[in-house]
Amino acid sequence: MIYKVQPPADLYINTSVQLPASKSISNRVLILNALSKNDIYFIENLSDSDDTQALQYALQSDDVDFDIGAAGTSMRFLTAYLSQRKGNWSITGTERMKNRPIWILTDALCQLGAEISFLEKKGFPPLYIVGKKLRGGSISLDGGISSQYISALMMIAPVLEQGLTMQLEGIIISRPYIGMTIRLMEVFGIRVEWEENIIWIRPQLYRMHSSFKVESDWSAASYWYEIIALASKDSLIELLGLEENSIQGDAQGRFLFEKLGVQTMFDVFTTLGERKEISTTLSPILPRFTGEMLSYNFVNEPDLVQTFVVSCCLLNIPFCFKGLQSLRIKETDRITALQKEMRKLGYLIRIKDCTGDTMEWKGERCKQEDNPVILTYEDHRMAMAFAPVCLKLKKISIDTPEVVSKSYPNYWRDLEQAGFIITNCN
Ligand SMILES: O=C(O)C1=C[C@@H](OP(=O)(O)O)[C@@H](O)[C@H](O)C1
Ligand SMILES: C=C(OP(=O)(O)O)C(=O)O
Repeated sequence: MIYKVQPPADLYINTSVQLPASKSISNRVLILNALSKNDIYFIENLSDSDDTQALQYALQSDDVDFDIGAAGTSMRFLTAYLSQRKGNWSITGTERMKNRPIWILTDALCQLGAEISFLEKKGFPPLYIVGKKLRGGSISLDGGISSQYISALMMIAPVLEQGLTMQLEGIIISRPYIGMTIRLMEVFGIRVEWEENIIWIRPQLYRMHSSFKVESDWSAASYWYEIIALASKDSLIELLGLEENSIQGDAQGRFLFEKLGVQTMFDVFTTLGERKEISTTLSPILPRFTGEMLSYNFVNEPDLVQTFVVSCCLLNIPFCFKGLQSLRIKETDRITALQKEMRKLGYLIRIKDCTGDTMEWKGERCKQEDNPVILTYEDHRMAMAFAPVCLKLKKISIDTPEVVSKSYPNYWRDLEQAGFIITNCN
């Protein structure tokens, strides 16, 4: 399927969006809830994303063989969870999932007493797991490949016989996601200690919690920030359910968006029944970034890179973005995908040779394709970051638009409600 996306008349947007719930928070709460052996737990506003649904199904079903689809976080969290749960289990996923490394996690789990084997390629899913009570103990782990391994281990740590002491080697990427895991474990009554590169978790009992409300997703919000940055200057977007003091690292994106001419205002109001609603209003501000080159290190917010690369090019803001080392092993190799698709739009982005984890755009242009069709490479964030391009190019075609269901199933519906015209070209 291909969607042709066209902007609203006059590029003017005035809309209110009920954002999807955070899939990172939802996935953690599902695992923490399962570890609390809590059947009647009520999770309000659980994410309706494919990734969360796949995890929820796996945790609730009587099956022993699971297909987790394209959900990286769910794959890693479930691997750790099933390792300590009695039974014989297998987990597989999409072809891409079979090429996303997991050996750092499985090696660590095996050192803690787990029994895991690779059913196809060594170091990658699918996995076969003989689940049992795990010993726990002390391990060291590379902190520079994916924080998801660290979060997965942390969540099972309290139920290990000896608890867990984890020494993180090298640079620690995606740190706010480790912080999010700690904050949510605290909600479930667990104390975690983290000093410099060492994390300690004693054996402890997860405490049942009667209810929990999931915040809206700050990564999903970034596409609406991009829309305000590219739309006409009197536009206004209200986003519902975002926390100002969020446990999501991607909430930091709003400060960088100020440089791209977007201001954020928070308001809390109460609706019928005294339910608290949080409203975040985005509006354009001047001046934008006026320096020579916008520099930023995305090591803590890897999921925002596509949004900012596309926004900066279309706003003609040269940039140097660092800290992109994890992007090559996400839903697709996001560095290559961005470079290829931006080239179709006439933007030449350079990858710094020595490390391959820095993207730079110095304003270099090439000929734009006449009717560019943006490929999404099974990556929801490619589709969502490129759709707003139509605000500058009058229209854009997005291949396989249904990928958005990985984190934001209602993205196209919400764009239509905001006045975008979406035509299915098949
Ligand atoms: O723990 C999480 O919920 C996530 C951690 C990040 O992955 P890495 O730690 O692999 O960068 C992020 O990209 C992903 O979307 C969600
Ligand atoms: C990287 C992502 O997800 P995951 O690693 O959980 O597949 C993402 O949502 O951008």
